[in-house]
Amino acid sequence: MLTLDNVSYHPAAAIAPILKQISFKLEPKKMGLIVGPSGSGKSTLLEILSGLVAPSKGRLYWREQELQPEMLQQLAGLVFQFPERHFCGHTVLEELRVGHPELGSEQVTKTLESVGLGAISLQTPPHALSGGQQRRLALAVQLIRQPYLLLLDEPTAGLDWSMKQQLISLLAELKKNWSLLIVSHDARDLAHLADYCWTLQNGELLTQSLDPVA
Ligand SMILES: Nc1ncnc2c1ncn2[C@@H]1O[C@H](COP(=O)(O)OP(=O)(O)OP(=O)(O)O)[C@@H](O)[C@H]1O
Repeated sequence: MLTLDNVSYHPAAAIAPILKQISFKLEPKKMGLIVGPSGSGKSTLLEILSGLVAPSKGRLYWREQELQPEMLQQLAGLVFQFPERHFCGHTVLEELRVGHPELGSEQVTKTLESVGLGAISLQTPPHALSGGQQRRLALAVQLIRQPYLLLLDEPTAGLDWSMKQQLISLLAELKKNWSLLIVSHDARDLAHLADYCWTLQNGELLTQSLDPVA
C-alpha cells in the first residue's frame, strides 16, 4: 500500500508551496483518480511519486517502508502525458528494451499481450502504430519493468472516442493486477473505474471520497 503523509513541495523559485500537506493511501489493485485544473500541481505530484523530485516536507511509504526518491524510481512506472512524443526506439522491441537490454523475448511477448498488442510485429517502428496502439506501447514500456505502482498523466488526452474506450477497458484490466494512480483535468472518462477520487486545487487535496466511486 502506498501512503503519503503530509507531503509538501515548495521549490525556492515559487512564492507559495506547489503542493500543500498531501495525505492519502492507495491499496494494491486499486485505482486512485486525482482531478484538478491546469496549474493545480498534478504533474508535480506525479514527479514526486515517481522519484524524479524530492518533497520539501512529509513522508512517503510503501507498506511500512519509508520511501526515498531512488526507491520510488524502482517502485513506480510513470506514463507521461502524450507518451508517444518520448519514444526513442526504432522498433517496438527496442522501445521495450530501452535501459533493459537483458529483457527476454518471453517477457516482451507476455507484456505486449497484456496491453493487447500481441499481434504486432516487434520490428514495427513505434511511430507507425495508431494513436491507441502507441498509448498501449507506452504502458507496456512501464509494465515490463514490473513496477508496483503505475502513474498515468492524462492517459486519454488526444485520443478519439473509440481509442479512448479501448484504453479505458485496458486500464480496467490493468487494475486487476496493479495499483494505478491517474491525474487528469477531467474526471468524466475515468471516474467510473476509480476506487478513490480526489480533487487537487492550488496544491491542496480538497476532497477525498473514502468510499468507492459508484
Ligand atoms: N520547479 C518549479 N518552480 C516554480 N514553480 C513551479 C515549478 N514546477 C511547477 N511550478 C508551478 O507549479 C504549479 C503547478 O504545476 P504543475 O505542472 O504540477 O500543474 P498541473 O496541474 O500538472 O498543470 P497542467 O494540467 O497544466 O499540466 C504551476 O503554477 C507551475 O508553474
